[in-house]
Amino acid sequence: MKDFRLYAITGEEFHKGRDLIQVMEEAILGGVDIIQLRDKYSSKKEVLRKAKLLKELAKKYDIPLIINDHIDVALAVDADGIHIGQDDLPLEEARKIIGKNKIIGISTHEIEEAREAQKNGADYIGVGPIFPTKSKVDVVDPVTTKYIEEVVKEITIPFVAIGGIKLHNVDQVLDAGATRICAISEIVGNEDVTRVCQLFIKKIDERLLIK
Ligand SMILES: Cc1ncc(COP(=O)(O)OP(=O)(O)O)c(N)n1
Ligand SMILES: Cc1nc(C(=O)O)sc1CCOP(=O)(O)O
Ligand SMILES: [Mg+2]
Repeated sequence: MKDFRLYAITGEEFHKGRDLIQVMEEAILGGVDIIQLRDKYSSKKEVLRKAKLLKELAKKYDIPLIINDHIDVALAVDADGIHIGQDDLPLEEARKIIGKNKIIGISTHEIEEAREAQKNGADYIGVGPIFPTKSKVDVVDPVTTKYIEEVVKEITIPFVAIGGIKLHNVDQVLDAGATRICAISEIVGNEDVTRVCQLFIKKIDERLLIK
């Protein structure tokens, strides 16, 4: 998969009264280079409707659209990939359904899960939650930046840090070795979505230059 720096996940509960597509477009204009549709509340029909609109948006800017959880929706809209969790469809089964040319990302919360994901052919892993987050119910305890350090040492596929990442704490995440950042609330819940993304990108790029 093409590399990325800033991954934005939808979270409509954080921008009530603002249009989903407009908010995500503002994020892309700020430098987001991969987007995910994550909707834990809507009907499948509604998720499909949003996925179609986001697919158009992603195509306009030539960036990948990932669908969280719903592999059927991903196939229906020809999304670029899916994101699955430890309790979702196993990676090997998901791969059989979605095919080898699509992206599969998988959440990991400990190094054994990261090893397993790499062995089973994940295209990227989510590494988190780094900090406490209110954006996910039944979330595991924060894994802290220690887990990033472990992943950096051992895992060779791309990883993205997620969970409670804000402008004020992203330096700790980058210091630990992350080069890709994922956020929901700090991006889509911001008054100036484009600006917060620009500031994230600036911080990521400063670190990449030093490396
Ligand atoms: C990039 C990224 N990382 C982690 C997750 C979380 O996925 P999952 O554990 O399946 O939890 P839900 O998002 O389904 O609540 C993600 N979506 N994206
Ligand atoms: C969806 C999700 N997955 C996580 C994981 O660790 O797997 S943390 C998380 C929520 C991220 O939202 P925010 O940026 O608002 O904290
Ligand atoms: Mg899931």
